[in-house]
Amino acid sequence: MGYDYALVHLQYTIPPAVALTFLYRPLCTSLAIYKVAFLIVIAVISTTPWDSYLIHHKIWTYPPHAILGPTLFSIPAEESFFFVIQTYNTSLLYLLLSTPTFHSIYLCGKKRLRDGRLLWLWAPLGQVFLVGTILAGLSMIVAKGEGLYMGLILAWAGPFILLLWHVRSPPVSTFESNTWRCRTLAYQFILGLPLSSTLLPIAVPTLYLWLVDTWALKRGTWVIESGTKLGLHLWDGLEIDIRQRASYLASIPKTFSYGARIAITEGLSQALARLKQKSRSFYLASGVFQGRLRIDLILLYSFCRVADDLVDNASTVEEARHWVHRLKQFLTISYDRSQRSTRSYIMSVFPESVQSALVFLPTSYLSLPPLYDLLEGFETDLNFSLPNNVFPIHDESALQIYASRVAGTVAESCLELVYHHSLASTSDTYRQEIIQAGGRMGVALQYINIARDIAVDARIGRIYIPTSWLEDEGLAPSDVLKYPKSAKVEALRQRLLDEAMEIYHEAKGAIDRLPLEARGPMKVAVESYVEIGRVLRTRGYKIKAGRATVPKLRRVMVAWKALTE
Ligand SMILES: CC(C)=CCC/C(C)=C/CC/C(C)=C/CC/C(C)=C/[C@@H]1[C@@H](COP(=O)(O)OP(=O)(O)O)[C@]1(C)CC/C=C(\C)CC/C=C(\C)CCC=C(C)C
Repeated sequence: MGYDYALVHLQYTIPPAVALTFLYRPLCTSLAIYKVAFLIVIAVISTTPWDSYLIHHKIWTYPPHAILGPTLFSIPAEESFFFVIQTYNTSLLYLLLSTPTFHSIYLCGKKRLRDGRLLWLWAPLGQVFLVGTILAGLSMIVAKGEGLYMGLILAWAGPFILLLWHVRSPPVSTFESNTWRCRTLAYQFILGLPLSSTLLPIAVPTLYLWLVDTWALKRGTWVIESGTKLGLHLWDGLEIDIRQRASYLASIPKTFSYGARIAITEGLSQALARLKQKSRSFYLASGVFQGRLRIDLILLYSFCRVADDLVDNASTVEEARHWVHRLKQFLTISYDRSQRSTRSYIMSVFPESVQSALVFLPTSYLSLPPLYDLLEGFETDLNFSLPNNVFPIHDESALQIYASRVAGTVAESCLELVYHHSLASTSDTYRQEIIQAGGRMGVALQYINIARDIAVDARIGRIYIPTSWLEDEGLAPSDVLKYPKSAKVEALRQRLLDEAMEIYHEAKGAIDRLPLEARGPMKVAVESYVEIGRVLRTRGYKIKAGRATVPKLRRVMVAWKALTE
C-alpha cells in the first residue's frame, strides 16, 4: 500500500477541480450539473472495461507501493477516481470557456465555415481518417508487438470520435409555427464552433495532464510495460499517449445543448449580432442565461431593437408613424391565431434585414399587451416633432408613463419568458407582484438611459427631462437643445439618476423572488445597466460615441459580483 497515486490527485487533479468549481459556481445550473454528470457516467462506463483489460494483460501496471489498495475490476480506486475527476475538470473548463458561445447559431445552415473552408469536404475526410485510425489500431492489436498499447488506444477511442463526428440532429426542427428542414452532423457543429469552445478545453487539460503524466511515470506511480509501447517520447519521460486527448474529445458536450433541436441558425445569428453590436450590457448579461430562456431573450431584444430602430431611423415623422402602424399590424396578425399569413405579411412589408427579428419573436408565449404598449411608447417619440413646439414629457407623471411604456413593458415580457421556461410553480398573485416590480425596474433603467443620452437626444430635438423640471432650474427646452452639457442640465441629470436609483432600490428585492435559475442572470442584466448610472455619477467618466461607457473590466466585475452575491 502507498500514497503516490493519491498524492497525484491531491496535488494535481483536485486543486484544479476546486478552482474550476469556484469559478463556475455562479454560472452553475441544474442543466450544467446534468451535463457533467452524464459525461462522467459515459467516461466511467466506457473506460472501465478498457482499463481493466490493460491491467489484466499487464500492459498497464500499478506498483502496489504506489496505490492505496481497493480495486474495481482490478482497477485501483485512484484510477477510477481519475476517470471522474478528469472528466469533471475538462467538462467544467469547457462549460466555462463556452459560456459566451451561443451554440444554437452553429447548429446548421452553414455550408461553409466562416473563413470559406468547405464543410462538406470534412465529412469524408473525417470518416476516412477515423476509420483508418481504427483499422490501424486493430492491426497493431492483432500484431501484439510494440504497437499494442497504441493500438488499444486507437481502437478504443476511434469509434467514440467517429460517433461524435456523425451524430445527427433531428431531421425536422420546429420553432414556433415555423418548420425548418435541417440535418446537422456533429462535425459541422464542432468545426463551426469557436476554437475557445473546442480546441482550448482539449488543449489545456491535455498539456497539463501530460506534465502530470511525466511526473507520475518518472516516479513509477504507474508504468506502461515495455514491449507494448512504441517508445516514442514527446519529451523526456512522456510516452505518446493519446488517451487523454481522446477522452477529452469524447467528454465535450458539443451536440446536445438545450437548443440543439432549433434550426434557426440564421435568424439567431442575426439576433445575436444585433445584440452584440447594440447593447454591451445586455450582450454580457445574455451570456449567463441558459438554454431556451437565453435564446428567447435574445430574440425579444432583437424585436425591440428592430422596432425601435425602424421608428428612430425614419427620415420623416410620417415614415415613422407608418412603421409603428405596420408593426402593430404585424402583432395583430401574429396574435390572431386564425390567420396564418404572418410570415407573408412580414416578407411583403418589412425590409429583408429586419424580417427574421419579426419571424422569430416567440409570440406563442409572450402576451400581446406589453408588446403593443411598447409600440405606443414609441409613438410618444413622434410627438417631439409636433409644430407647436410643446414637448410631450411635460411633467414627471408623463415621464413615468413614457418609461413604463418603453421599458416597463420590456421587463414584463422578459419576466413572461422567465416564467414560461421555469418549472417553479408560483401563484398568479405572486407572479403579478414580481412582474409589477419588474415594470418598475424597467422604469429605473429607462431613466438611466435618458440620463445617459441627454446630449445624443438633444441633437435630434428630443428632451425627455420633464419640462416642469426644466422650469425648476429656470431653463427653457431650447436651452437644453443648445447647451445639453451645461451645469444646470448636469444637475437635472443627477436628479433623474437619484429618481432612478430610488426606484431601483425599491424594486431590486423582487429579483431574489424569481425562479432560482433566473436570479443571478437577471441581476447581471439589471446591474450591468445600473452601472451606467453609477458611472454617470462619477466625475470624468469616459465617453464613447457621445455616450458614457462602463469599462469592460468593470462590467465583468459587476457581473461576477451579481452572480456571487
Ligand atoms: C439579457 C438580455 C438579452 C436581455 C434582453 C432585454 C431586452 C429584451 C431589452 C430590450 C431593449 C430594447 C431595445 C428596448 C426598446 C426600448 C428601449 C430603447 C428601452 C431601453 C433599453 C435600453 O437598451 P439599449 O441601451 O440597447 O438602447 P439604446 O442604446 O438606448 O437605444 C431600455 C433602457 C429598457 C431596458 C429594460 C429592460 C431590459 C427591462 C429590465 C427589467 C427586468 C428584466 C426585470 C427585472 C426583474 C425584477 C423582478 C425586478
